[in-house]
Amino acid sequence: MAYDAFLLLSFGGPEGPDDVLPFLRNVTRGRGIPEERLAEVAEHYRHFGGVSPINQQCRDLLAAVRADFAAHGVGLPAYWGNRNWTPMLADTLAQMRDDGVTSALGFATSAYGGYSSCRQYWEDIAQARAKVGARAPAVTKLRQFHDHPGFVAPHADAVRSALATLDPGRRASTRIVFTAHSIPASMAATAGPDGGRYEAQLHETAALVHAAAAADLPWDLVWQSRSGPPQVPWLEPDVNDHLTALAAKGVTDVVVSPIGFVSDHLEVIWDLDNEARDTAEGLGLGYARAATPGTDPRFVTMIRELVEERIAALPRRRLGTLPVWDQCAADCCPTPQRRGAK
Ligand SMILES: CC1=C(CCC(=O)O)c2cc3nc(cc4[nH]c(cc5[nH]c(cc1n2)c(C)c5CCC(=O)O)c(CCC(=O)O)c4C)C(CCC(=O)O)=C3C
Ligand SMILES: [Fe+2]
Repeated sequence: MAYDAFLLLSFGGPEGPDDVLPFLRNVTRGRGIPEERLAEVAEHYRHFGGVSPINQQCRDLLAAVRADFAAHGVGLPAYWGNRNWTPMLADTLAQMRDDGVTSALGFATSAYGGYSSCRQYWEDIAQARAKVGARAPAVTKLRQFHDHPGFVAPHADAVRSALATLDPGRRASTRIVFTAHSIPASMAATAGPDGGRYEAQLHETAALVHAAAAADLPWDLVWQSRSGPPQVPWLEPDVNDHLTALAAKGVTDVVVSPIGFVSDHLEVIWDLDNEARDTAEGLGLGYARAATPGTDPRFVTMIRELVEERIAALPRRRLGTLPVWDQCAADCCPTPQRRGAK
């Protein structure tokens, strides 16, 4: 298979106050998210002038990938398209078609499997191709990278740096708290060929980062940024509830490491740097939030390696033992039940 382009696939985010509600409507269309939750999340964006940092983070990553490709003789042009906000994927695919692209390799800014983090990107690709119509380029998504050394090492360094900001005299009562986006329990149960793979991969990443960064300290994997109506079960515990439980057990300090994410977007700078930090301060816990990979050169190199391993059928660099899973089987990671879908 010959590939003639690279495509960065991401979530998208608003870039001004007028974008916030239309963006949120795009994200939640047909997903049964209550209006109150939308209003609350709109407020989070308004704290930052209605601008999510995620699009700029994608521009920065794209620039770093282009420079790295050029330096290493990877001759693929690099494009970028989003699920929920401009540049929308269908517009990018139309541009690619006009530029003569026929078959691209896609890198999604999510390391894990499951519907929201993986299969939905395949659906986005199919829908965007249908919209573009004749001669729409084919897009093959690159593999999940939760255990790639280029993802694990930057997270591990970040945990070490965050730990260094806490009181070393209290290290014995310090704890590492890994977080990822909560998802509905039903989505978690059907993630991957035998279910539960989103949680299993996160558990593996947490264990790898922990072993590399702070093997002497206890750790937990918890969830953040829950959405959806309260009667629908999502993965628990929530990070804020967990901090409360830790404080009650005598933990004095926490490093919070958002291994579920690749950059410091709104879930990180609001849900962790504001909400979880406030919770920790209210409990008298020392708090340090570890950074995400962003444009760490090792992460950028990883993206090139994922491309090269596909093109040349090279061995896959990985630290974990869960099976590699390139594409969903017909019956895994199903689309959640849509409510009010148009
Ligand atoms: C697994 C997962 C990831 C990680 C994998 C990946 O990165 O893809 C992720 C990332 C992100 N989620 C983001 C934003 C939002 N997610 C929402 C809602 C939801 N997320 C879900 C899951 C995930 N989400 C789910 C199951 C829903 C319910 C609705 C649905 O089934 O789709 C909502 C609606 C409002 C609300 O929060 O209720 C918003 C605004 C942003 C952008 C941040 C920015 O702007 O900087 C990013 C990177
Ligand atoms: Fe989300």
